[in-house]
Amino acid sequence: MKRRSVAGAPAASALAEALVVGAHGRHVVIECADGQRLLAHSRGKKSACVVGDRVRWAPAGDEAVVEGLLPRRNLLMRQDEWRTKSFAANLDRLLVMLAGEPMFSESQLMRALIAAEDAGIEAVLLLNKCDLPAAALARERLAPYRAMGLTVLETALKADPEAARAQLAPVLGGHTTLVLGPSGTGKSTLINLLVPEAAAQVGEISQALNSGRHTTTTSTWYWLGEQATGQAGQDGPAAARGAMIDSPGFQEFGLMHITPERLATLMPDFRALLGGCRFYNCSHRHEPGCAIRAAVESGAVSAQRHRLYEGLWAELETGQRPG
Ligand SMILES: Nc1nc2c(ncn2[C@@H]2O[C@H](COP(=O)(O)OP(=O)(O)OP(=O)(O)O)[C@@H](O)[C@H]2O)c(=O)[nH]1
Ligand SMILES: [Zn+2]
Repeated sequence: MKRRSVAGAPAASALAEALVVGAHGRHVVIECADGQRLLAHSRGKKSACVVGDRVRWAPAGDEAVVEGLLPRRNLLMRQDEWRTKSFAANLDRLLVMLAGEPMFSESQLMRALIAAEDAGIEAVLLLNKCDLPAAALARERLAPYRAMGLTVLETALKADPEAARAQLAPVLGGHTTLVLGPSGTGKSTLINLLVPEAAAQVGEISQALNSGRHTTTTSTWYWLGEQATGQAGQDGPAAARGAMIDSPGFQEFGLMHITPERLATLMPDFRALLGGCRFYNCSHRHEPGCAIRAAVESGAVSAQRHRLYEGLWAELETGQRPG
């Protein structure tokens, strides 16, 4: 397969650091400190790099070879029966986009939040399409999430883009945010609003990866705001600018990497009650003297979340049993 550099050959020099802005199998697009983008390949058998990774690289003809992966702060992943997929690494935040139309799935939301909690990444919810009547029901369904301390932002990206921009720019600026959400919720609208030349940014990456597609098939890095000019703040251009990573995969969010016994520790409303059950190894499903089930009875914990928890438990338990 022919590989080529995106913006000219790298100068031969000592191993430099770069940021992974696109990845497809063993092919990655890296962005060097000066903004130059190169197609690189990793040496390992497995594709170890994901978007958001920082790597050390060496020139290899007019391409680059990834020689090493710098330690990750975190990694958000999902895992089904067959495979593990990584969304991105080194995230400051997960932004889950939801809407009333199409009505979001609470199961998908819960899975994303559990995975983020497991990876140690703060999650923020964004309810979009608030100009539509269905937003009222969506807002209601999000009450337990607000009650457990999550920030729920509200926008009408299409109907009132300027208000949305004013609200979101301070939240996203200076941070690396992974954006996840079901199709039709407004992810593209969000990216087009906040990312200058979004089409060009993604086009450059997919062209380099030779995918020839402009639809998102893997995670893609988008710089926010203006191109860094070198006089960025003392934390460096990335910190001054912030970035969004767009990832597919919200729809099939497997949690097979999490044991059922850990689920409750990754759900803030359940976690707050742990220790109150009669049995130290309570599964919070059928045991007498369960503090979480008592809270469901009294209405302090959402019955729907408890139902979804039971379903997830069964899924993770079965998934771990071969055959
Ligand atoms: N009423 C209303 N419609 C919106 C809003 N934001 C986006 N839309 C519309 O919703 C539809 C889906 O928006 P997209 O931005 O394409 O959604 P997406 O999440 O990227 O969807 P996929 O491309 O399928 O992944 C489009 O027709 C948008 O114009 C909003 O705030 N209010
Ligand atoms: Zn219990």
